[in-house]
Amino acid sequence: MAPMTADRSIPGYKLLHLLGRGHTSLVHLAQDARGQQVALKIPLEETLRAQEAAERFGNEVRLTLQFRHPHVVQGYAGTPFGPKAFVAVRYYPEGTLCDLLAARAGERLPLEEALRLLADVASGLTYLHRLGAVHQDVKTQNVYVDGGRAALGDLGSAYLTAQGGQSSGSPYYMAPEIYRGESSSAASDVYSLGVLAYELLGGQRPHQGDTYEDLMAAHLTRFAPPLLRLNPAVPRVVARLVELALAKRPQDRPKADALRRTFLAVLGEVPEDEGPEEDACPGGAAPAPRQVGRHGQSAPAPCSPETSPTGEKVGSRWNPFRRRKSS
Ligand SMILES: Nc1ncnc2c1ncn2[C@@H]1O[C@H](COP(=O)(O)OP(=O)(O)OP(=O)(O)O)[C@@H](O)[C@H]1O
Repeated sequence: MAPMTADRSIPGYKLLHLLGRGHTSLVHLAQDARGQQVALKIPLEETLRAQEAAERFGNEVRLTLQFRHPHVVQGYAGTPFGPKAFVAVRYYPEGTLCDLLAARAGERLPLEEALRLLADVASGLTYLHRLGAVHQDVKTQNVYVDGGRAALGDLGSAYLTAQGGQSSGSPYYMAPEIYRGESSSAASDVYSLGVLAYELLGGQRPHQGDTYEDLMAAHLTRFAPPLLRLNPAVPRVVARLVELALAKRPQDRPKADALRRTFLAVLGEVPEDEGPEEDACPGGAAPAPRQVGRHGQSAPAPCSPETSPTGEKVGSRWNPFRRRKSS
């Protein structure tokens, strides 16, 4: 007799093979009705059963379909809630920036390649901030790469500031104010971008630690070694801005757009204006959501192995409020 498990197929999609498994979902390479390959993210059954996790998935689907930018992973179609919940997004055969770094086995990326990837991530983040969104989980595992270009993905923790959201982050990348249990903001995303930039340019993260507590102490009280000491080839203006992005106080950090402009300038490009908020958001309203519902028109990386004494993976997402409640 067939086992009594729910049918998790998604009408209109042919599942090809498993790309990856996150904490909350399975990601398959799939073919849509037009024969296009997509990454199809399907929540785990336990995700659908837990209200908070199901809401988080629904939030990810809605925001993924709402945003459209060359450096934010594009959503094609999705269903936010229910047994057939899914989101279909652009498939990245090269995987994540975390995979790319792992494949280079500890070698730093060539400077120009690193700056290009960083300019792309900063550009995607600038777009989100202009729309009033906070990403909350900028890290190598959530940046997808393709031919030397990058796009920011995984909007599971993202929220629109006008609607409010719960602060969270990943311990290696999390801003001091999040560790203190304060609200996240565009400035806390900039801090995470600063960690990512430091990691790519310097070859190591600004703060090390095997436990959540070690990392918290480091992010709250210590200053990273000067980036130029790790890599003297980094242009001074970049090193200075990345260090400013790691400022302990949110108000001392530059905007994501300042980082974008600086990365592009040192690549020898005249940075185009990404435009004021109204341009990013035609008519002053949020961009029209793409089809939510049945299929529309048209896969934990190995970089975070450490575990805290509580058994929590320090590389995984962290919600300081939930932690305080349970401890
Ligand atoms: N667009 C994509 N293209 C290629 N591979 C992908 C894509 N999206 C996800 N994957 C693969 O699937 C894995 C799991 O995806 P993801 O991290 O988004 O799942 P998740 O359930 O949201 O994880 P978590 O809840 O831990 O953030 C990724 O690490 C990656 O290997």
